[in-house]
Amino acid sequence: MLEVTDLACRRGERDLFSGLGFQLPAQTLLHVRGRNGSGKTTLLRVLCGLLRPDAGQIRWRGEHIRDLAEDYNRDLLYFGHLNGIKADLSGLENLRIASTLDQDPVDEAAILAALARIGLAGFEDLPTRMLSQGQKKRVALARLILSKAPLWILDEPFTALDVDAVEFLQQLISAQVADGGSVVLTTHQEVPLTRGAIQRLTLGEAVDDLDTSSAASAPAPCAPDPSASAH
Ligand SMILES: Nc1ncnc2c1ncn2[C@@H]1O[C@H](COP(=O)(O)OP(=O)(O)OP(=O)(O)O)[C@@H](O)[C@H]1O
Repeated sequence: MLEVTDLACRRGERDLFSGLGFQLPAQTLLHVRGRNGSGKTTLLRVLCGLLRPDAGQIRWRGEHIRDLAEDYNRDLLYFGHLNGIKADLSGLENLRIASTLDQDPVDEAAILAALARIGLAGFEDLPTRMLSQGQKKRVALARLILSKAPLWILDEPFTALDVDAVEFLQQLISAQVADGGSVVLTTHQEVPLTRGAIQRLTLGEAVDDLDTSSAASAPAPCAPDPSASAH
C-alpha cells in the first residue's frame, strides 16, 4: 500500500498541488491526469523520492519512504520521460545494467526473451542510438517484463509506441495490477484492466477530482482522502 498524506509541492512561483492525499492498495492503478504543466511529472518524481515535497508524507507499507531508502527503491520501478537508456549501449547491455541497478539481476536468457517479446529480436546487440524512437522505448519497456517490483510509477509510457506496442503495454500493466501490484501512471490513454481497481486523480482541478472506479471483478477501491485537493 502506498499512502500519501497532505502532500504539497511548489515549483518556481506556482503551487502545483497541496493537501493531496490518497491510498493506493495492491491490485490498484492510479491514473494521474491533467493539462501540460499541471504537475504530473512532478508528482511522480515526488512519489519516487527523487524530489522532496514542500509538505506531506509518503508511506510505503506503513513506513516513510525516506526511512526505507534503498528498500523502497527495490520495491519500485520508475519509468521516466527520458527512459534511462544509454545511447552507446545495446538493448542487451542497457537491460543488464538496469536489472543490476534495480537490485534484481536477471540472466542473459531472460533479457533476450524479454527483448524478443517486445519485438526486438535481431536488434539486441545494436547500440540503441541506431534504433528508432519507438524501438528505444521498447528497450526501456522490456524492463517491465523483467521487473518483480510491486510498485510501478510510469510517466507517459505510451508515447512514441505503435498500436501493437500500446496494446502490449496495456497488457503488461493490466497483468501487474491483476498479479497484486500497484501502478501510478500518467497517460492521455485509457488502460483497461482485467482485474483490479482504477483510481483517477486530475491535477489542476477542484476538490472533487479524486474519484475511483473499478474494473470487472475488482476489489472495493480504498476511499480517497476527503481532504485531497489539487490546484
Ligand atoms: N526544475 C524546475 N524548476 C522550476 N519549475 C519547474 C521545474 N520543473 C518543472 N517545473 C514547472 O513545474 C510545472 C509542472 O511541471 P511538470 O513537468 O510536473 O508538469 P506535467 O503535468 O508533467 O506536464 P506535461 O504534461 O507537459 O508533461 C511546470 O510549470 C514547470 O514549468
